[in-house]
Amino acid sequence: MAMASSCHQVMLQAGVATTQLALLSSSFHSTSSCSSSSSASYLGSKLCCNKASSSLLLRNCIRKMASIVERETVRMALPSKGRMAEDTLALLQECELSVRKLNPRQYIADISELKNVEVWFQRASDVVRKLRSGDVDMGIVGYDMVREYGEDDEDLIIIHDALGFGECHLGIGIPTYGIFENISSLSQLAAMPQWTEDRPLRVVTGYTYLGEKFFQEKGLKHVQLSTADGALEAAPAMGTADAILDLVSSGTTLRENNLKEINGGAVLSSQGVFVANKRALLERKEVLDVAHELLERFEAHLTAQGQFTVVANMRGSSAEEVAERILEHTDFPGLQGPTISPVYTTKNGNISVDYYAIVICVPKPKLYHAVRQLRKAGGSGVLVSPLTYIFDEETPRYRNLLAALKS
Ligand SMILES: Nc1ncnc2c1ncn2[C@@H]1O[C@H](COP(=O)(O)OP(=O)(O)OP(=O)(O)O)[C@@H](O)[C@H]1O
Ligand SMILES: O=P(O)(O)OC[C@H]1O[C@H](OP(=O)(O)OP(=O)(O)O)[C@H](O)[C@@H]1O
Ligand SMILES: [Mg+2]
Repeated sequence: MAMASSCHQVMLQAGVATTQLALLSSSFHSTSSCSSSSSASYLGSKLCCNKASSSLLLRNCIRKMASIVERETVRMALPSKGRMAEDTLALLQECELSVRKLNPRQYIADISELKNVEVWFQRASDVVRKLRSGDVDMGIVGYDMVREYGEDDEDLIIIHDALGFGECHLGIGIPTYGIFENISSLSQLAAMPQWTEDRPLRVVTGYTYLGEKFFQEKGLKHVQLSTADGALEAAPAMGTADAILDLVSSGTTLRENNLKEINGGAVLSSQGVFVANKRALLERKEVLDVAHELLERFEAHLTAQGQFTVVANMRGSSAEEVAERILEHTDFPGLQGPTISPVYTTKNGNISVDYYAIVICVPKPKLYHAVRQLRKAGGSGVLVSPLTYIFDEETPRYRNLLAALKS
């Protein structure tokens, strides 16, 4: 604590900017000249430290200080490449937020609808690292990345956990042939006599943090993890690993490389999530305000995406009588209840009301079922159109966020 507050003071006095902090952090590793002062201090452009203070403590200190550096803009990090990049931009676009990048090689952009927001494009792993350090306030990234590079950091807070793209899971894959031919579960894999201290089960993965935790929790003793950046599915056939721990979506890559999943071998389900730095949300109102607006836009779009607006004319004697039929004989009452309005027709020069138009929302997979129920309940002429947004009074996710910030 003492370390953190003295760091804080020194950093503020020196007016160190976030990027400088990052430089400081790296220069700390290379500097050999250390003073005997009792706390880390910033003198001129040199970082000096007590020999006793561990580099880890100082790095943590610098990391935590980053968010305290005054910054007027709200920073959002988005994946710069890979399959998440396009989907993330598409989601923002669908929420009427277009990210303006002057050219494809630029890593900063803006969103004209959100004046105080800076968008920074980063590799997925760096999105998480920079969220942890406080260099960015919020971001969109796969949940797998949050868990792997977030290392259970309490400063990371997930605001929306299901953005509806990048759906996959992290799971173990083993060969379909040889000694694994009859192995179909994690317990069978663990019980194989082949794995010893001298000859452990060799698993190649890009997820060493999650992998280690998983095998430890499952009580597998003789496991050795190694890493590679991609095309992990080749490793068992090459003989460089016995198994892999990687993302699976359609299962095609596993299949095409003669690998299979096993029962109990799924480590984590993942999809795109909206995540933020908890301290930034707590300490800077503008960060919470932007997070709230983005959450509302995401929720409104994602909720609406799964639904159709259905308008139907119903024969009836009064709005109440039509309402009763809808509520009793269909499974689709609308958001709070059906919206019902009279349809005015002219008969022999007189205006009369024999029909009522109802408006309801129907989940997409249930559309035909709804049409049949409406017809049965006296509906004629059913119009179906896509729903663009559903803005609820207050999203439960925002209530959850506020509760999490208090805890
Ligand atoms: N097969 C997949 N199906 C669906 N989502 C996936 C799949 N593979 C990865 N993802 C998601 O997309 C994210 C980015 O993966 P991708 O392979 O595109 O980039 P990356 O591997 O992080 O980047 P790089 O190739 O630079 O290392 C992953 O963290 C995961 O959330
Ligand atoms: O189950 P599937 O639908 O086949 O998807 C799974 C594959 O997708 C990812 O690789 P990616 O395409 O990102 O290539 P990479 O190895 O270069 O990361 C992942 O690492 C798997 O290899
Ligand atoms: Mg990849």
